[in-house]
Amino acid sequence: MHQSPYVPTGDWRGQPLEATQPQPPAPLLPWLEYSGSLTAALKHLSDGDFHVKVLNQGWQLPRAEECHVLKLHEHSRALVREVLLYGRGQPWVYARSVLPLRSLQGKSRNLRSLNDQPLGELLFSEPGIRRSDIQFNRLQRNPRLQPEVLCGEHENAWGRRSTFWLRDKPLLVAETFLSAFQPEGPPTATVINN
Ligand SMILES: C=C(O[C@@H]1C=C(C(=O)O)C=C[C@H]1O)C(=O)O
Repeated sequence: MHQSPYVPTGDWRGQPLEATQPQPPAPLLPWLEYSGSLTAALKHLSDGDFHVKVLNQGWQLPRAEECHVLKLHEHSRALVREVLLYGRGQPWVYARSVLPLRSLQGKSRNLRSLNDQPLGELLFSEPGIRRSDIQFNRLQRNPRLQPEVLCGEHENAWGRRSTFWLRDKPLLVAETFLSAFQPEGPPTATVINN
């Protein structure tokens, strides 16, 4: 059974992030609050040396809290996608996306077979895409994981999540910034080439 590398430590909280204690590292603040495509920003930061590693993708029961946010019945199945986003050969972001079956119909069926194409490339190419306010959390390394997995990673990491609305259907996307991600400046987007 796949084990998520990071799990939330508390409730997801909205802005202002500046009001939370403890504060995230200052360089991470603009990245946590960034409303554009993280894929585009990471591609820019890495000068294109960017790739997605799919850790796990399959139909499963989301966590109860995820069902609540997505307004899913507790026994609803969704396509759960967990990836690492690599920049310059380093794991910069762990992302967990929960894609309800009802959100993957019709023109959105292509989201079922993303493989190593970044989810953001599809979402941000959709003219009608909408994004909810961003929420924040501290995530901890999954205590059930073997120590050698994600070795060298901090015990705790900062994450964000939001709901994307594609054709009026919800997709929940959470991103956790890993210890190898040490940005020197704020996110700057690159136009995504499809
Ligand atoms: C939503 C985006 O897509 C990114 C790519 C993901 C994937 O390929 O699974 C997941 C989360 C994001 O970091 C984005 O680029 O902002």
